[in-house]
Amino acid sequence: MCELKQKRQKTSALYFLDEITNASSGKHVVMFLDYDGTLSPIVDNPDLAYMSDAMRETVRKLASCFPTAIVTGRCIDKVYDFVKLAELSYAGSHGMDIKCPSKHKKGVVFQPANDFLPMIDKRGKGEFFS
Ligand SMILES: O=P(O)(O)OC[C@H]1O[C@H](O[C@H]2O[C@H](CO)[C@@H](O)[C@H](O)[C@H]2O)[C@H](O)[C@@H](O)[C@@H]1O
Repeated sequence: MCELKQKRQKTSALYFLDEITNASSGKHVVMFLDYDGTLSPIVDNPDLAYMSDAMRETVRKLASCFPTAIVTGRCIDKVYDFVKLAELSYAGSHGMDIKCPSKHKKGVVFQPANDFLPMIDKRGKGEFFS
C-alpha cells in the first residue's frame, strides 16, 4: 500500500473503530463537525463551498443516532444555507452564535457576545475607553 494511502487510513476514525467503540461504551456520544474542508471541499470561492447530497445524507443519518452540531467560523445563516438540516445544532461565528433545535419554533438560541455589542459598537465608532 502506498505511503499516502496508509497515512490517510490512520487519520480516519474507521481505522480506530474498536478503540472508539470501547471508549464510548456507556457514555453519551455527541458529534461536533467542522464545515469547511470537512463536510465540504476547500474551494477558492467561499460562497461556492457546497456539500454533496451524499454527505448531507450521511450527516442526516449520523444526527438520527447522536446529537450532532456544526461548529464553524461562518455565520449560522450561511452555513445553514449549505447544510439545510433543521435537526442539527449550529455554533457559528466561532461559537458566538449558537442555535439548537427544539419543539419551539425558533429553537434554543445562545448568543454570548450579545452583552458586548454596545462596547463593540463604541469601539467601531472610534470611542475608546481609558
Ligand atoms: O471554522 P470553519 O468551518 O473551518 O471555517 C473556517 C473558514 O472557512 C471558510 O474559509 C475556508 O474555506 C473556504 C471555502 O472552501 C476557502 O476558500 C478558504 O480559503 C478557507 O479558509 C470561510 O470562508 C471562513 O469565513 C471561515 O472562517
